[in-house]
Amino acid sequence: MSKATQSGLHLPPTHALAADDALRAAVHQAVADVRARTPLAQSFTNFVTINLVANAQLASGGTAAMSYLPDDVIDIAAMCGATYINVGTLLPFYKDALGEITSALHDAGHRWVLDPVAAGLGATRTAILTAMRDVPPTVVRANASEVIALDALWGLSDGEASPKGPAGVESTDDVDTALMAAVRVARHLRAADRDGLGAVAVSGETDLVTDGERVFRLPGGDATMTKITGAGCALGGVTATYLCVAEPLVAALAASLLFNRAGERAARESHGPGSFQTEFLDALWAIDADTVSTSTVLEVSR
Ligand SMILES: Nc1ncnc2c1ncn2[C@@H]1O[C@H](COP(=O)(O)OP(=O)(O)OP(=O)(O)O)[C@@H](O)[C@H]1O
Ligand SMILES: Cc1ncsc1CCO
Ligand SMILES: [Mg+2]
Repeated sequence: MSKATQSGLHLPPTHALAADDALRAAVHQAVADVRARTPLAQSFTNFVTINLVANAQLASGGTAAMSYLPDDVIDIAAMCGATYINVGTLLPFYKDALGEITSALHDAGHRWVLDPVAAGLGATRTAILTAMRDVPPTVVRANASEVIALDALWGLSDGEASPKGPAGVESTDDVDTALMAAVRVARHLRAADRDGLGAVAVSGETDLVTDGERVFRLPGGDATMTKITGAGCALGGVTATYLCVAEPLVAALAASLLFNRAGERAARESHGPGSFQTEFLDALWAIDADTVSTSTVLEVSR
């Protein structure tokens, strides 16, 4: 991948993922396994979208448990398949709580998804996210600006940050400009993982998912997903749900593909953001494993 890709000058050449690629079968299996096994993925997440995260996990076939207490989160981690951590609404005591939780999850080899909401904004969030460099998650799920900021915070990028900087919780960058940052972050996650596994999912108009070696572009979804709060947070929560039953790359692909197909269906059925959110939950419930696993997936050619 050329340096030019990082600055967004060229879109990388891609080819369609083959119908018989083993990843498609693994995505199908993950969607089916979640529906068959109803896995619990717990969350430490922001209090704007906490309800949508739990409902999206339930509609996708999993179950939810939310907590802000380190003791709780560490105890529940021992009895659930994966944890979702989202730094959207930080309170001062979260700095200690999140340090305690992420160290314990790392020591236990517990799989977790980080949503680094508004990465790059404020000293407390910067301190919290910087400290996660040495006890990193299994999957990072974020928008493009957040991935670019995390790459810089973790010192993986020669210090380049988003040219536009963070704009609260919204992205100011195109997904493709985060390609090299996503690859570097994924490699960092894998280097720290006891099984050598990890993945990064960058959301936007066309999502990007990578394990640091293979890079996939996932077109689709609907722009109305940006007109409800928490589509990205819910995507992170559902990624944790899939992480209970599947490898990180498969979990990230399955969740992002399910969300794209559900967003399209909800857009057809709804009349604005209010009904879109309702239809979106119904669509997460209705979309089947065949529809998810046969989705268009474009692999960046090496
Ligand atoms: N312009 C778009 N067209 C189609 N789908 C989109 C578009 N923008 C975002 N999405 C989809 O919406 C979902 C959320 O992605 P987004 O990038 O908005 O997350 P986010 O910024 O973290 O959101 P939030 O912080 O509000 O939860 C993803 O499934 C993504 O594919
Ligand atoms: C709006 C908002 N503010 C903090 S977290 C959040 C939800 C979207 O990330
Ligand atoms: Mg977000």
